[in-house]
Amino acid sequence: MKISIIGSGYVGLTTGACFADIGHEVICIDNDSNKIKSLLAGNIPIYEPGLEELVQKNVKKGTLHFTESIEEGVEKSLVIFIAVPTPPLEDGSVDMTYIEKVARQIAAVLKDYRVIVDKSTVPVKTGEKVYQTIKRYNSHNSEFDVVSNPEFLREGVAIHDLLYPDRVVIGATSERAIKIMKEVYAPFKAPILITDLNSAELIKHASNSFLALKISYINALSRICEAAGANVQMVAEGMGLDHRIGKHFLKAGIGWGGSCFPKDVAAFIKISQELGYDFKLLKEVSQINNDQKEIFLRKIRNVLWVLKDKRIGLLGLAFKNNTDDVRCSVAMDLARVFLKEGAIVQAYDPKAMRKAEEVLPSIHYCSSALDVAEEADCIVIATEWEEFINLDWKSMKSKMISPIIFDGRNLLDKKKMIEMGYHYVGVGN
Ligand SMILES: NC(=O)c1ccc[n+]([C@@H]2O[C@H](COP(=O)([O-])OP(=O)(O)OC[C@H]3O[C@@H](n4cnc5c(N)ncnc54)[C@H](O)[C@@H]3O)[C@@H](O)[C@H]2O)c1
Ligand SMILES: O=c1ccn([C@@H]2O[C@H](COP(=O)(O)OP(=O)(O)O[C@H]3O[C@H](CO)[C@@H](O)[C@H](O)[C@H]3O)[C@@H](O)[C@H]2O)c(=O)[nH]1
Repeated sequence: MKISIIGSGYVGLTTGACFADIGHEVICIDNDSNKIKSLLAGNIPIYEPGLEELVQKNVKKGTLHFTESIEEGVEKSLVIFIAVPTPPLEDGSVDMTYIEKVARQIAAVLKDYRVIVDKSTVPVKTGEKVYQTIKRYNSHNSEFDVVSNPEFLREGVAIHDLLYPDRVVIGATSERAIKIMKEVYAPFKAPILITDLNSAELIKHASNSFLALKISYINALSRICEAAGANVQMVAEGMGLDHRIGKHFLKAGIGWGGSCFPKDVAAFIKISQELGYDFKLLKEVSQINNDQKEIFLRKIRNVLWVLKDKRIGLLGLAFKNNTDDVRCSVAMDLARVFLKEGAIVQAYDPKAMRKAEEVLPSIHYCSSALDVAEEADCIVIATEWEEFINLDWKSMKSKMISPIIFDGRNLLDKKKMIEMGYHYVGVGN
């Protein structure tokens, strides 16, 4: 199948590489000429495990192409995916200007039947608006269908999630478009759920909000565990063994961040409000998340007292492990607070330092995790990188002024750290 993807960011590029790998002919399009130049030169602008190899392999095979031209993409492919940003506006609602612009751009060059597939995360009823927009600006009066096909990949494990999805959701009413979409996804052998457009769009916001809710639930429980002298990790394990609950997304910590949950939960609250429902439950989910970070900061201030002139060793900057993405990273938020209060922040992240430096140049970026401990008044673990577990914590301790650890991800074994002589503060344990 010939497929074009408009937007070659996280979703567009990873999806394009996977589609190409399973045998489709793919054109990835972006209006950022530097991004396209860099991709054409073989440089991948994001860190995602396995992506570089997959892109190189399929470019070499001749099934993955890059261009700036939407016209070329629309002309050459039957299926046109939209994977452009849907960032939040100040009031939490979604900035739809990227999607609307792409709809007009497609309309302007549409000459033959095409399936236009929205993969970006969008408010319910967007597909209807995309359809109306393309119809209005399509001077050739060509036939087309609009489909919603939300994406559920997680950064850090995107290739796996794309190649082995739990489900593929296709929101469409046209039999012609459904048949084509089934062909696109046939090689994946994943369960395909066909719905109407609106339901497919809702599935995405409902899923992300539910996952965020699950994390906020365990984070709220972490506070009860602390008050009761219980251990949230054990409580989560005990809950997760029940298949109806499941063990995933029950890791207590400093709260959820990233380019999706914060904006999607805020958007879903707004979308519900516009549809006449006050989604108080989700407002609380969001509030718990904000509080979680504040409570963690309070623990740090309780021990260190004044942060001014303290040297804080920060382990992790990415919003989660196995990515270089720092968008809405709680780790970055913590760094901002430390800097604002006059602390010296010396940080290390295995992959995210280049991107972090673009936004927070006043951090001292260390070349190794060990360097973070140098003369430090404390260490803060803010991202769940596995390599932090196996650091030489004895050597780390010998470099620190005072051996205090604030483990915002419950990565380390509290008992072992205390035995080693650390003052250990985790979350809910
Ligand atoms: N990042 C994720 O993990 C993830 C997962 C599932 C869904 N989503 C959703 O997918 C969408 C894209 O997210 P992302 O993280 O890939 O964003 P991104 O910012 O990484 O990539 C978007 C790309 O679109 C390009 N673009 C913008 N306007 C364009 C235009 N008119 N023509 C061509 N290219 C254009 C940008 O230059 C950018 O490269 C969002 O709606 C997001 O919510 C993201
Ligand atoms: O038990 C957990 C699991 C995650 N997190 C945090 O939650 C955030 C999001 O993590 P994750 O969901 O793994 O990463 P994303 O790449 O943001 O993926 C989410 O957002 C994507 C964009 O919409 C969706 O496609 C995915 O299905 C959805 O999981 C991160 O800050 C994690 O540290 C926790 O605190 N505890």
